[in-house]
Amino acid sequence: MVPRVFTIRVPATSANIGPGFDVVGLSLSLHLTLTVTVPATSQDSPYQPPSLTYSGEGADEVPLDAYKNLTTRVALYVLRCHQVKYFPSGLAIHTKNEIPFGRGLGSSGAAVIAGVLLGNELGQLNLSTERLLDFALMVERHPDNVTAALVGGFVGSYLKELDEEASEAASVPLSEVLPEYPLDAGEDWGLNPPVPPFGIGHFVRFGWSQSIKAVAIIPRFELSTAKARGVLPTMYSRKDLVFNLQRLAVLTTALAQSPPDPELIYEAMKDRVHQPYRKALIPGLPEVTSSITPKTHPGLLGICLSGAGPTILALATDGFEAIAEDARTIFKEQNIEIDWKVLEVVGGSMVHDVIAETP
Ligand SMILES: Nc1ncnc2c1ncn2[C@@H]1O[C@H](COP(=O)(O)OP(=O)(O)OP(=O)(O)O)[C@@H](O)[C@H]1O
Ligand SMILES: N[C@@H](CCO)C(=O)O
Repeated sequence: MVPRVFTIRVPATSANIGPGFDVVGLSLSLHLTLTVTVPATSQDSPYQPPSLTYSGEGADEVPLDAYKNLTTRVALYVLRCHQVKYFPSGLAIHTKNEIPFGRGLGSSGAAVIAGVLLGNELGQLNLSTERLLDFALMVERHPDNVTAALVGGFVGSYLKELDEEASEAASVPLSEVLPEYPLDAGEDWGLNPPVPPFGIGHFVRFGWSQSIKAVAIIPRFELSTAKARGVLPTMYSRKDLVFNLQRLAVLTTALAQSPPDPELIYEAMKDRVHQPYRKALIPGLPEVTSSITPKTHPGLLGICLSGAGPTILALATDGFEAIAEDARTIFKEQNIEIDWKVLEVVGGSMVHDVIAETP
């Protein structure tokens, strides 16, 4: 086999943007980057298991066993759905991560997309964007983060209603979709995982005004998406649903207009479906979103919870420091420290071959 070195680069994402719970996502300029080395091997040499190294965000907690790590487990799932049972011998992956874990900036979505792209490259599967998304959606069941991480930009997506057989395939527990152990553990399901139905997710990319930047105000504590989803109700009033639908319809076009209209966008980024229920998990959230406004902070367009939180996302054309420092003061009253970054909206995931320089 010919040796190959390639990189996979996946952006962070902010989901929901206020009213678009589980619907819209935005790709942002923090990245998860894998450098993958597939060595040349001869058929006679003994099988060498994968080796993983990792630096950056999450380095103290991420598993470096390829059968436990989220990215490599997803890659193995994709490979096994295509009858490729093993990672290639001697596979080496270095991950460099800028996306903080459990903060509402799509770290798990990025890890899943990196895994799907890794499986696609290692198996030389040549899957379409739509098919890559099907695999990602078998693992992360809401489409907002993974779609934006894959295709980039400001993206809206929905999950297709599946027929009975396909819904059954798409509702298999994650532990079964993602094999955790190598082949010799004797687990049959690990060899024949459920193949995703075709066309689970569909998306469209909205316009984005280039003057708009994203200020990510990142509290120094983790909140798992599972916990932040656990506090949400299962039923909503018609009034609250209409409130969100009206705002989302306006927001998807308002963020593409030049110049952007702060009054229109500030109101259009309000939400009644998830933020009110998550405030108990994020002390200071209602104060930050209600007291930082376009009137008090010129340049601000709108402010919301990023994904499942605890990060706050402020969209703005100017005045970034004042927005972030005033949010810091409010969080400090709750004994919460923050970091903040001004981020750009970026393109989607990329795979690049690294061509060795000739001496
Ligand atoms: N690069 C990575 N490699 C392996 N596992 C990861 C990686 N990034 C994230 N994870 C896993 O995902 C978990 C965080 O996922 P979670 O869905 O709770 O938050 P998030 O994706 O950062 O936020 P949100 O979904 O709200 O944007 C981490 O604790 C870790 O287990
Ligand atoms: N839409 C999801 C995004 C987090 O992954 C949520 O808010 O729970």
